[in-house]
Amino acid sequence: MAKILIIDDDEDICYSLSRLVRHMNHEADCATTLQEGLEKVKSEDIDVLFLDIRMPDGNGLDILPQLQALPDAPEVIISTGYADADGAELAIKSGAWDYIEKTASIKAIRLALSRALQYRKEKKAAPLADVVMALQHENIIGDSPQIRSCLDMVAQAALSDINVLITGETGTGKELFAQAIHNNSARSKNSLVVVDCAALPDTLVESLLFGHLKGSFTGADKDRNGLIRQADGGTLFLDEVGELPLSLQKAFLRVLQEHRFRPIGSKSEIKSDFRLVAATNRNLESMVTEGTFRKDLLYRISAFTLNLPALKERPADIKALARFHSDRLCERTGIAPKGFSSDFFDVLAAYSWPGNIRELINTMDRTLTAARYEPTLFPKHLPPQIRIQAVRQSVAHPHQPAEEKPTDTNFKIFPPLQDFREAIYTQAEQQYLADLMDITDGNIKEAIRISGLSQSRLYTLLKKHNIKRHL
Ligand SMILES: Nc1ncnc2c1ncn2[C@@H]1O[C@H](COP(=O)(O)OP(=O)(O)OP(=O)(O)O)[C@@H](O)[C@H]1O
Repeated sequence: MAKILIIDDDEDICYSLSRLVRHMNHEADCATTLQEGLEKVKSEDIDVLFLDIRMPDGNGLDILPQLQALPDAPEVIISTGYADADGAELAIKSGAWDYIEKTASIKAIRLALSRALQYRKEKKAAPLADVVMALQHENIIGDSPQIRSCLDMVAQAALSDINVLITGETGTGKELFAQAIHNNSARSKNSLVVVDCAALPDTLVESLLFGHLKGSFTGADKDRNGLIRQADGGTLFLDEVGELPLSLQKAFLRVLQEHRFRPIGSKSEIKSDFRLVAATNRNLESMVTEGTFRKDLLYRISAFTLNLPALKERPADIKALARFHSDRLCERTGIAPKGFSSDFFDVLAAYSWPGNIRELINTMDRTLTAARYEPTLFPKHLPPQIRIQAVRQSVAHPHQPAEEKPTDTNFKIFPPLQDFREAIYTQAEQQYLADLMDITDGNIKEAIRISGLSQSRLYTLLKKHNIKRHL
């Protein structure tokens, strides 16, 4: 018998889901706030959680990282009355098992629950936890729930021979994770062949991938094995797979299906037993819609997809990453490891890191150059644009134009009190009006009654803040 917790502020929903759960011979419990639900998950052995999104004390999706961080995290089924595609995507990316609407049929809810329970049972029986423990990932730094769940997936991928697609913004570690999948797989004794599809010269791309025989074209002065052949017995890593020329995608799809291909100039086919890992920072589905990436190839390469989070989505890892790369850079340049002032990490955490970990490494490099002879790193050693973003956040000055040129000294951008007060006031007013329209569902009469504003004043303010009546 499994234990199911329903976190929902609607008592009717709690009642009917509990009935359904008991009908399936499982134990059901309910919590009507996120806080109460979290306490129950921490103190009881919950197998599956039905989690509502709009709760009186917050958004259900926001507690997913906390749930994921628990030692024996339950499987989470998001149940919502306000389904939307972006919310569903976010829920799945944050580790939820499934996403269903409250209006779903009983059959659909039963099915989602049965599947989640079956998965949990198999997960407990499988040695995945041991594999994760034994995983060689000494270069992958981070202990956030997001990275732990990515390492779980690396372990799953390493145990099988399935094609893997790694997605994520630039600099999030796609190549590093591809390497980890290879190193932990049964193919680790053979090569990991890296192909940067963005750097393949148009004229040589086929020859580089498939190889050629001597004399098959001008300049082919000897037989040459292509990269696909070199990956025989190992892993072929296609980086930036979205850049693979459309003209070549069909031929590559065939190679993926058959694991056989014909080098240029050859009459016969040769075999290559490789495992494919591909990576991209582009949206391949949109490319399929635009006609620049083949749908059948996307299906083939994305049998198992690993989404790497952007660094700003896992701020808990910034400190460890900065320390790790700082120590590494110091070792490389032969200087003693640096200490850190406590506010150094606060400034790093306030920055948005559009270039992700690669940008963090470059930043540490620049910082170490600035502090070469000093034993401790302080925020003043950081590049100006990073300190400036932190200062902007701390003064909560939302109307400063984003593209304003960074200056070198923090006090230059510290606003006068009058400006600061006005900015906070405007922000509060805007938030109030947006919430007012939200709770009254755009009903002006009701909004006037609650706010105490006159009709014309309310309209003026809505216009000023560009708030629509129906949100
Ligand atoms: N979790 C991590 N721990 C430590 N270092 C990391 C981590 N993730 C990435 N890095 C480092 O960040 C740098 C960029 O990583 P990588 O090249 O794997 O990113 P990428 O996603 O493949 O980038 P791109 O899309 O631009 O090719 C590398 O030096 C890598 O070692």
